[in-house]
Amino acid sequence: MVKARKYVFQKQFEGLPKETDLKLVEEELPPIKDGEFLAEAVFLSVDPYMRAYAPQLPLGSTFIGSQVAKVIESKNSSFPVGQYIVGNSFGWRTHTISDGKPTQAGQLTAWLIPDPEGLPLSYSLGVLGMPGNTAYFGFLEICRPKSGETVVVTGAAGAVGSIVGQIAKIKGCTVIGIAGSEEKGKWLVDELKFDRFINYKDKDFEKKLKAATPKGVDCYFDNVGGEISTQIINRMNKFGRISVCGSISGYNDKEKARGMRFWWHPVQNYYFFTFLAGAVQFAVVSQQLKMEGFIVHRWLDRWFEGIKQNKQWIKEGKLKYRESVTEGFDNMFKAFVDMLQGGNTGKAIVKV
Ligand SMILES: NC(=O)C1=CN([C@@H]2O[C@H](COP(=O)(O)OP(=O)(O)OC[C@H]3O[C@@H](n4cnc5c(N)ncnc54)[C@H](OP(=O)(O)O)[C@@H]3O)[C@@H](O)[C@H]2O)C=CC1
Ligand SMILES: C/C=C/C(C)=O
Repeated sequence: MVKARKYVFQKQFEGLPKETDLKLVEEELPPIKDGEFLAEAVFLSVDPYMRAYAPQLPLGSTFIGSQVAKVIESKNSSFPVGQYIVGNSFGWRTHTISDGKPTQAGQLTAWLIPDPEGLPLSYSLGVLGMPGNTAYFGFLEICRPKSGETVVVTGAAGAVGSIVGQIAKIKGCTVIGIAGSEEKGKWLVDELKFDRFINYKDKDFEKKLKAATPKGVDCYFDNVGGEISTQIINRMNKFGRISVCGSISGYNDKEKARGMRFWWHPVQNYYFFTFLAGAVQFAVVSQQLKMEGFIVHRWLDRWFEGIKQNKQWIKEGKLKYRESVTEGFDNMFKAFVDMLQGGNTGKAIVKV
């Protein structure tokens, strides 16, 4: 008998998640049946979507998440013993029995990790997995960047943002990264070769944004939403494109923001006070912007194209990648909350 440990969702989050909202429990797993396999977690991912989607998660269920796992027993020839897999919907648990079939909604539950070619297996939860594909498809397909354009990315030192900025550099753009500490900014500029960095916590953010974008902004990859995004969208050039990826600045809010704020909008050296049009809408209309939200699974049919290209760029030295690794399954919650508060640079990972 194998004993699995798992985190059960006990109490709906209010504001920043509390440790008592989840409960770490042990369960005995039954023997596997024909068509099934048993996998043991090696690396687990902590991601912002876990906070964003928690309100839709039934209490009593295993907390959501992906992992890299090793197949340790198998009665399914597609998942042989010894293979490493991505357990896409396994959740926060040490051992999982699966049949590997897609969910009713068509989502893949598990897949074999393509040859990592010497790269760490944990990359399958980051640059060679969901966040890497979020950057690859969400930026290229929605922003459609052109060489010479100015790109702004928020959440720039995180799993998705750090890749978006580097892809924008590969495409010949000028890149301004926005993140929450000077140390992160140094990494973005010195190592990832972003052109400029602005700390969104800086009281002079608006002034610095203006100085950093003398030609305006053509593409904005939005990971954070809120006031910072409003300011960036109001710097955009005619026919600019906004890829709305996430809005982490609001995920822990107890009350969701509603309504519009007033904003001064610069148009050809004039300022209009946008009493009626609202903060973002006026910029979208007057600059004829395209703003599109997406969920990365839209590109499930091209999933391995993104992984292959990102791997290629890493091998060519064009894409640098970093992880913030927390040791121990017992520290899952700590790693999760730490990531929500900006403790990670690059991808936040837990090593069992
Ligand atoms: N649409 C889709 O399919 C997908 C969307 N996403 C979204 O992409 C975004 C980035 O995800 P991911 O790269 O995995 O996470 P990150 O690795 O970027 O980690 C989260 C980061 O968010 C930043 N942050 C926290 N609070 C705030 C705040 N109030 N304002 C601005 N930044 C904040 C922190 O960095 P800092 O120190 O800079 O504050 C923290 O490190 C999220 O919004 C996520 O929901 C992710 C995957 C798929
Ligand atoms: C698939 C991930 C979605 C968000 C909002 O993070």
